[in-house]
Amino acid sequence: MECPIPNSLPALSTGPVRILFVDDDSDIVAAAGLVARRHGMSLTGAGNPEAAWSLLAERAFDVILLDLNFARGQTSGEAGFRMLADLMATDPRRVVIVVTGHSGINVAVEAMRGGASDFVIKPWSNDALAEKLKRGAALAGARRAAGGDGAGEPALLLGDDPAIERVRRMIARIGATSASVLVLGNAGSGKSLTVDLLRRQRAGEDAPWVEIGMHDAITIAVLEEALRASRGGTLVLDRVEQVPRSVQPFLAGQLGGRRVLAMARDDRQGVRAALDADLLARLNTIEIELPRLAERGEDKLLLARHFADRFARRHAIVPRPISEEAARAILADDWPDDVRGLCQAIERAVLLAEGERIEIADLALGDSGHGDVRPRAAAADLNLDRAEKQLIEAALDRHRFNISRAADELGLTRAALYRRMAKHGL
Ligand SMILES: Nc1ncnc2c1ncn2[C@@H]1O[C@H](COP(=O)(O)OP(=O)(O)OP(=O)(O)O)[C@@H](O)[C@H]1O
Repeated sequence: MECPIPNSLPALSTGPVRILFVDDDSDIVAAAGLVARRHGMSLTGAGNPEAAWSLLAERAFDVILLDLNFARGQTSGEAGFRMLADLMATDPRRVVIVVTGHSGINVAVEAMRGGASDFVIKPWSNDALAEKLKRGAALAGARRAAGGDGAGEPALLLGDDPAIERVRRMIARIGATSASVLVLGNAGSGKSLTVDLLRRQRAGEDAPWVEIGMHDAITIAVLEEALRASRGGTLVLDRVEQVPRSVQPFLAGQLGGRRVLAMARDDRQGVRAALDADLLARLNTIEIELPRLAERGEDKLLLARHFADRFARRHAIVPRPISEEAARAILADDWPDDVRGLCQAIERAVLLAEGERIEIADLALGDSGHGDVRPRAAAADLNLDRAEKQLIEAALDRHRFNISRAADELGLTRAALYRRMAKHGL
């Protein structure tokens, strides 16, 4: 299961130039694809913004060709401008070339003001299009070189829910600053992804980045080490609601001289109850609260479709649409394991579905399917290394590969669990 590993997405490679063309007209996309191929570039089409975001979350593209209208008869360009604004807000280094009809010169100028690098007017001359794509790719290379490698890695906080929209705008606004941020939300709701996106806004920076998971046995010595290592850079405190009261005054007094990004698996009220006012004041210059997936309405389906596409590609399986009945069930479920739970359910469904669509039965909703898994062999086998592997396997199984929960049960940080999983080849 790949859902719990937010950093596992591919980095930009140095292969052929990759272009994403967002346009609902498949003939136009095919025509542009021919031009691109003739010039040694690869072009992928997306029929609408939703499909485009799904691709962008999964793969890196050098240039985005963006038509401004996505439905027959639409001419206002409104949907395209919204997508352009979101593209630039989520990564200001993107290279976007807008595509407009022949009367669209004013529209093109407006798009350039909105961050587009260039425009193409339909019908285009193939040579002019190829030239613009090559120039766009060169610009993308230059922006990546200036911004560091991380800038090109895809990772997106997807969703149309107004609360998620606000989080994206907040990340765009504060990402490059040194403000401390407290990210609140249910387990699996996207806190680590949010922190990762904040990090990408400062890609290329050479300052230290130190992450540490809090738990009730954390000692001042461990904190001192993390503080020393993060001086002049960023300190990420995961599960900050678990910092013991006894060390809170020490921590509050030592956080200066670095940016602090803290995550709490709790809501505002819970965090206020768990932390001293002094520590809280040091952490929450900016507070970002991720809503539960259960409260995100249609986003459940948007994310489900995204994960279905992602895992079909990752496992080289023909993509299957989600049946209407399954879609209704996805919308009705309250997803206690949040986005991670949905991601895992869809990956399982993609792997197990046998029909033409992903059906409700493939989702195994409300069925953990694992029961009580005990590390039976561990007691009999006194070899420490093997016992460790068995315990980790049992914890991963019990928590359906939810890394955070497995790590909690094992008394490890997520990073420590990942390291041990790698050691045992899990
Ligand atoms: N809005 C979103 N769009 C796309 N993917 C998402 C979104 N939110 C979460 N995910 C994905 O869901 C998974 C869980 O998210 P993440 O690890 O950020 O949760 P978390 O809140 O940090 O959980 P925990 O409290 O357990 O650490 C990750 O694979 C992440 O990439």
